[in-house]
Amino acid sequence: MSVSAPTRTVRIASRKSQLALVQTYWVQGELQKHFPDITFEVQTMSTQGDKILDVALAKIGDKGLFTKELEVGMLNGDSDIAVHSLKDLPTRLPEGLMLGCVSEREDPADALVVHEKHKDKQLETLPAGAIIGTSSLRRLAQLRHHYPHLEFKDIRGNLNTRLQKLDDGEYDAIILAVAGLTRLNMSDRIHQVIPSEISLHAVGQGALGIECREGDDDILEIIKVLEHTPTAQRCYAERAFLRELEGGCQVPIGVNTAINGDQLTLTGMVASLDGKRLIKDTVTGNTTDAEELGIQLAHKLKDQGAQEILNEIFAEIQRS
Ligand SMILES: NCc1[nH]cc(CCC(=O)O)c1CC(=O)O
Repeated sequence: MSVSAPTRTVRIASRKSQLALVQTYWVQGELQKHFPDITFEVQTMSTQGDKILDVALAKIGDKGLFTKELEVGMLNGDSDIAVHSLKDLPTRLPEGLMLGCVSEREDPADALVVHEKHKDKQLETLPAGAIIGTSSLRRLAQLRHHYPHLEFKDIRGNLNTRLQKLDDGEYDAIILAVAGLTRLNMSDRIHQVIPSEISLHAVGQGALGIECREGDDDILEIIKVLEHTPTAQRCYAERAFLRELEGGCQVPIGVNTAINGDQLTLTGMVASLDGKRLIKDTVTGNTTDAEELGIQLAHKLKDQGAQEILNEIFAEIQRS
């Protein structure tokens, strides 16, 4: 007589947006392939960031706007893991939770998506006064720095909503992450991949982060099968840089990372909102010292005036 082991269930929490679901179902599918005897169950929920759509993101701050509800679920024991776009996951996590896995990154660059009437244009050749939709201060500050002839207007909503607003003529062009468009099979909308010399991407952009409870060792062992070491090393360096600057995802801080053999190169920048001041520098070191490199770069930028820029921005956001 065969006795079948009781089936184990791992509950995966996810936001309900189309992008979040595509990412979560990918994680579910991959884990299922590795562990056919475990049941992986997806639980969806709305986060504060999904509900507040009429306020500029910069004003509500970043204290886990897209992650809090998922984290409460794990702490309550309602779910076991949560799948996030890593760039939406704050660099300091609530007590009792940890970043358990970083999976392979898509292209972390930003993309220009244009209205049909500008299909022969690039950022450089868009007419003066063209309205660019973005809710990211990082994209705004860097593009203002390089293209002072452009105007910027906040845009919110999920990817489809944003593309619809563009097509309806509310904007001449919008900036989106290459990764999001690619994952939703909409890479045909990418008109120009913005080079890193023009716009450094957000910390963690293009990677998925799987969060779990600290000390949940069997869960950690399960999710670690999806870890991609080079992506994890790059993202740990990027996150340490952001953490050391005390910046959330809603400040004009951008990065770029590359790995060559055992060397990791991290470039980072802090810019003022008007784009007039932009401080940028690079550090290189061993991949095994990823977090120290992030901290080192943060101090390098602070020595060049980054803290003053950030303080001004925090004050400005508070006032507006
Ligand atoms: N803040 C929203 C968000 N979070 C993750 C992505 C895209 C996918 C990614 O960067 O991993 C986006 C949309 C965007 O920036 O265009």
